[in-house]
Amino acid sequence: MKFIDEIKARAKQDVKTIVLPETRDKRTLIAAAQVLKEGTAKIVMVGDEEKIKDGAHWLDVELDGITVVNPETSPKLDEYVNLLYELRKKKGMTLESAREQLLNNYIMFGVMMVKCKDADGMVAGCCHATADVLRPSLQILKTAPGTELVSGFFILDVPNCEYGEHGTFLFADCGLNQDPNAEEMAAIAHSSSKSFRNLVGGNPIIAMLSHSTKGSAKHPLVDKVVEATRIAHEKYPQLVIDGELQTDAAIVPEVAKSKAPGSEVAGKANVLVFPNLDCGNISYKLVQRLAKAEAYGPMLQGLSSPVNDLSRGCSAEDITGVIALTAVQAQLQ
Ligand SMILES: CC(C)(COP(=O)(O)OP(=O)(O)OC[C@H]1O[C@@H](n2cnc3c(N)ncnc32)[C@H](O)[C@@H]1OP(=O)(O)O)[C@@H](O)C(=O)NCCC(=O)NCCS
Ligand SMILES: CC(=O)OP(=O)(O)O
Repeated sequence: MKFIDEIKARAKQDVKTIVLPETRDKRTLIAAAQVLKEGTAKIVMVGDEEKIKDGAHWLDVELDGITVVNPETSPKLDEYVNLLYELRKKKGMTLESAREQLLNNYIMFGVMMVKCKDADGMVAGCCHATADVLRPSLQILKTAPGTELVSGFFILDVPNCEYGEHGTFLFADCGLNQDPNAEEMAAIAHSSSKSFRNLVGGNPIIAMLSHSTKGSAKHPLVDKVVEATRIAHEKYPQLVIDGELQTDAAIVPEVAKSKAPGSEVAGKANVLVFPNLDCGNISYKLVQRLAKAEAYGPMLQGLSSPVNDLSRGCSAEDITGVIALTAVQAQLQ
């Protein structure tokens, strides 16, 4: 079975409620209708019911069974305003600015729904930049206990690919931490191993990627990856992890034999940890577009409740997949 079909089957076993705040985007409406048909989640949409109905009519999609919450008429508005104010008053939030944000920023409203357990998770980002989705999520939901930092990953399902977990890979960080230090890179590897086990299901085999394999190049950029690998071994001895490795040494067995003989990771990696966000974001888009891989994310790991972002270049089908993945993350909470 395809990776995403397995996730959808899991999502159906214990149906969770996912809030979608970007109801002015037609891909959100199409994805919501598809989720209703597939039964992978209950959907709450933030917005104006009449406009959503008009959109559904115009797109010829069926949205019966969806709950619509309009911040202007929501009986929960005052509760959310007070809680948002309490959570952020030390950062300068006033009651007036909390109300103004909750009425005008549907992403913030969706995050507060998750915070108050009126939804199990949120998916947004098809028409907002990542920073606009992540900032309220990080500010309100915060890092989960026992996790060092929140990071962003993609699951890539590459067709006709013998590498990774039958062509499925986890790439991190592709969405959040722009220039992680060695300690942060090690923490990203740790979170990625948990996400891989939880969502893909096989044993995570983690490569810490670089432009160098085992000392083939010398540079402070390489030193960071070597140090991150050392920290990961020390702090998380249970991980199957190695670095620094180039991508070919990490995933191609024949190349691994010559570049990194004796490595338990080289040639077998299914989790790829990138040295910075340029590498992670550029790489996932290349694999998605050139290898025609299915790309789900950027999903968040290490956040206290499931919120996941999307690329503005996503399709309705991608949103449907991320909703199912979010529902499975919610089951695991
Ligand atoms: C996410 C992002 C917006 C946060 O940066 P920022 O706006 O400068 O915000 P700050 O550093 O002030 O952080 C905001 C809050 O998030 C928290 N935070 C930031 N990064 C975090 C992380 N990795 N893990 C946990 N919390 C984090 C901060 O502690 C802060 O909390 P506080 O306000 O309660 O003190 C920024 O890292 C970013 O733009 N990342 C890249 C996003 C992107 O464009 N990706 C490419 C496309 S996918
Ligand atoms: C993940 C990502 O790159 O998001 P966007 O394409 O919206 O910038």
